Amino acid sequence: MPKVLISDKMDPRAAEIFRERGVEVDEITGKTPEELKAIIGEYDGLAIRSSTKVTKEILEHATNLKVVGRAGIGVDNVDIPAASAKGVVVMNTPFGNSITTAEHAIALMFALARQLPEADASTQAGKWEKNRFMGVEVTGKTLGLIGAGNIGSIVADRALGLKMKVVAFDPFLTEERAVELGVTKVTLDELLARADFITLHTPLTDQTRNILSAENLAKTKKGVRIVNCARGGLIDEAALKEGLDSGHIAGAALDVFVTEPAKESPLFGTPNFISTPHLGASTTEAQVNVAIQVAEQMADYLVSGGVINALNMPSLSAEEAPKLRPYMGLAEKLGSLVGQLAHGAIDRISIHREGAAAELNPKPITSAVLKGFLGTQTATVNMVNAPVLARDRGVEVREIRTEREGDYHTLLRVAVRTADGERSVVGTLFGDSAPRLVELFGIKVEADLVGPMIYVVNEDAPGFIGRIGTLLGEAGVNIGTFHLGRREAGGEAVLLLSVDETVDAALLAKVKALPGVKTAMALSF
Ligand SMILES: NC(=O)c1ccc[n+]([C@@H]2O[C@H](COP(=O)([O-])OP(=O)(O)OC[C@H]3O[C@@H](n4cnc5c(N)ncnc54)[C@H](O)[C@@H]3O)[C@@H](O)[C@H]2O)c1
Ligand SMILES: O=C(O)[C@H](O)COP(=O)(O)O
Repeated sequence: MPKVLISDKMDPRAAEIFRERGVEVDEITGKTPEELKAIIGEYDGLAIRSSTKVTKEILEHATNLKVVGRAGIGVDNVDIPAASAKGVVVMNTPFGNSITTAEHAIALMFALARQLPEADASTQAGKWEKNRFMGVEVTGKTLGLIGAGNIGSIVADRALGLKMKVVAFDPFLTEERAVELGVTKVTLDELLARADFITLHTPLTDQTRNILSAENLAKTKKGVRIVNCARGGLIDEAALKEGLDSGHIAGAALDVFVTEPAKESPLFGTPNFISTPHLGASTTEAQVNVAIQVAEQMADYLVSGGVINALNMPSLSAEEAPKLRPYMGLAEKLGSLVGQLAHGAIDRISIHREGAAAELNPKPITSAVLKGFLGTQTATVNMVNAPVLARDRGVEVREIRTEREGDYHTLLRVAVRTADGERSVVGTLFGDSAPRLVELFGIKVEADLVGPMIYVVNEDAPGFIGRIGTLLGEAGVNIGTFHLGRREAGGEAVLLLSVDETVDAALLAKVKALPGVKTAMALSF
């Protein structure tokens, strides 16, 4: 039974779903990295929010880990390249807390507009300072949206409902989408110059880090109010403090900080500064949503191989998984075969799906081919890192589909381009489940690709089968299956033999020395 650790505070529905789906679950929150390292080896899955840092070091101790599930959106607390290198799938729940976070941004915008926290503190201190707190209306004001993805779009919708004008800066926002959202797409400089309120909704990347730098804050309209419910690091906190102190910035509300937990900050105590402790996603509704989603996704993966919302692997629904699994087995074998047989540098690999296979989700099949292919070159390849490794090695990957059926109702053809030209291997599924090779470098040959095998190319001439059978028999090597194919009578022939044990170099040399043999190689699957 797979076992999952929930290491951050999560709604109890997560643990219930894991148990309902046949996954054992421990909930141990608040562990230090050292304590987590000591126990992580026991688990197949790790369910987290933003507190647990899944570092390379933690992953090195995670000997059984298959999946990290983030109940939420941001995965900057997970070392995804290190997880990919270890074959650990990283998934998040991209929509479960979007509405809640958008609402928090709007709440902070109103809190700034009417100085709610300071007015509350003053009133509860018995001061009744009615004349001190003069607010501004949001109606008719311009909201500058930096990042118009899931959360940004919801914020825009709510702001339009409040009769604000919305301008958006997002390099990936199309004009059509902007029109659909009812926002005006602008450059960052235009946004800075026009916005009365600015709200940030981007991930933290090299491009967005310090997007509100000292220089950009200086370009904002005097009296601007700024909200950040996305990620610490998007705003230069020191420059923000200066802007508040000088009065250029009329107010700022941060839910997220460069360093979290933010137990101290030069911003604390600054007039017109509001902070919340990373509460963007903290509503009952959002936490139930993300807990249910993460547990369902992780259980699907651990129990039936379904992959949804993975950041380092193609998606594969739990319904698709049983249908695709035999194809992935076939794909991996064909990738491995071509990797073992093709000589020299390979700069392109084409994966053709023909007949019934053309209808399938191509990404898992491609990953499986690449896993098989690269597995002949490195031991560290897996379904997760195979496409990245292929790209790093300069291998172009092509996916081609042909609906038309040929001799077989379903086929996968894997072709590689080498200095000697293109060479391909072809396989099908017998009875929709049993992988079978049906063509090798243009020669029809039907074979199961299993265990240790010997591949021989020879001149088609009488007596050869007897000679190789005798040679292997005398060496005590038992032949499991025997598959023959040839281009034409008397031409080049291919022999694929499965044997009960791996053939050593000395015996292979004897096979190569048999009359008519052009090539002999040991293969393994
Ligand atoms: N405070 C919280 O508790 C909380 C809760 C949920 C999400 N978040 C954070 O909110 C952020 C947004 O989440 P989302 O679900 O909307 O993500 P999303 O991926 O749907 O949207 C992000 C948007 O940012 C845009 N973007 C990327 N680079 C940009 C750049 N250089 N300049 C401008 N725009 C750029 C993208 O095109 C995209 O439209 C994430 O950082 C997420 O981690 C915080
Ligand atoms: O990216 C997110 O989903 C938010 O930052 C929420 O983080 P949390 O789950 O720790 O509240």
